[in-house]
Amino acid sequence: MTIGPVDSSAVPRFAGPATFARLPRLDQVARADVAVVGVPFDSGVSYRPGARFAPAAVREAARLLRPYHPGLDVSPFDAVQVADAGDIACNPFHIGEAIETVQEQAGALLDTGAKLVTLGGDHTIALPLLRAVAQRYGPVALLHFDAHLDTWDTYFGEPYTHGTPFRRAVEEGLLDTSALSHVGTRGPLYGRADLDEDTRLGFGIVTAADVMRRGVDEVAQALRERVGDRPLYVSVDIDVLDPAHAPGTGTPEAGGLTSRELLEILRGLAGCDLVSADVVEVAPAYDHADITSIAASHVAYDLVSLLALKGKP
Ligand SMILES: N=C(N)NCCCC(=O)O
Ligand SMILES: [Zn+2]
Ligand SMILES: [Zn+2]
Repeated sequence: MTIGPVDSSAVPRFAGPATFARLPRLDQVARADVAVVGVPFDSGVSYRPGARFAPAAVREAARLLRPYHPGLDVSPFDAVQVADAGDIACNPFHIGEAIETVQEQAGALLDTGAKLVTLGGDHTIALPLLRAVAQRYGPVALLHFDAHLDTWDTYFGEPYTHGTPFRRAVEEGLLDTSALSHVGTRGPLYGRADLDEDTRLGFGIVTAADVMRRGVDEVAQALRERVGDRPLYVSVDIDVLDPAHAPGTGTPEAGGLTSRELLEILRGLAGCDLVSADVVEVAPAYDHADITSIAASHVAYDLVSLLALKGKP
């Protein structure tokens, strides 16, 4: 028996405090199979700040989510216990300490047996999340949805930023380098070497234009084949979406995916051994009419649903 969301036909969905999808808090349930956790941290950004306000904005946007997912034929909150684990409070003035805090607290949640869907925060937080995941599952396959590579070496000489988490993750042996792919890559780079170094780290690339030319079904099939039966981590930088679909983000690039394309590719990952995921880089101050927070809330719902599918009776 799971404890589900507040019943929106009894208590209107705009009433009461916001948890993700109106789910119970983690302290209201004995344990959770899937924990949605916020990381309000944005001290690693290279351009517009503000992702620290994303967990609250995405929870607000998530009030309208409903309990049955027709695309995946699953009622995620019935299939498994899903709960909102609140926010990981980390030091906004010390990136190194914040990274340690995220690793420790995400690790503590994983140790309860929960899978995580983390609401960022900027992309810096993917590194400590991957550390925590790899400690428990070994090196994982990674599907990284993003306009950017995020495999740069340093910014201003600093190794821990939102543009560098996946290079650090490869260096630290957290990733299975036979099963890595960026999806939605586009936009100007610093130089050709960015791509060469990224290839050397082991990444494949499905560009935003590839998604348009090949279509979502073929792309999802190729990703499923690349991942195989390895434990999989999915990291979604909301700037993978075109700025028309996600204006509220820190480093927007033209020519991105539609939210429909992203959601369909994610649904195409059903059957993969997803072990945890994140949705990062929502910057609510640059949003309009909650477009970006709504997209992020649906992405998170799909990720929760993919995790719940495995526990479906
Ligand atoms: N949005 C993320 N995660 N990274 C973008 C870094 C691109 C740059 O500042 O050049
Ligand atoms: Zn990005
Ligand atoms: Zn990113």
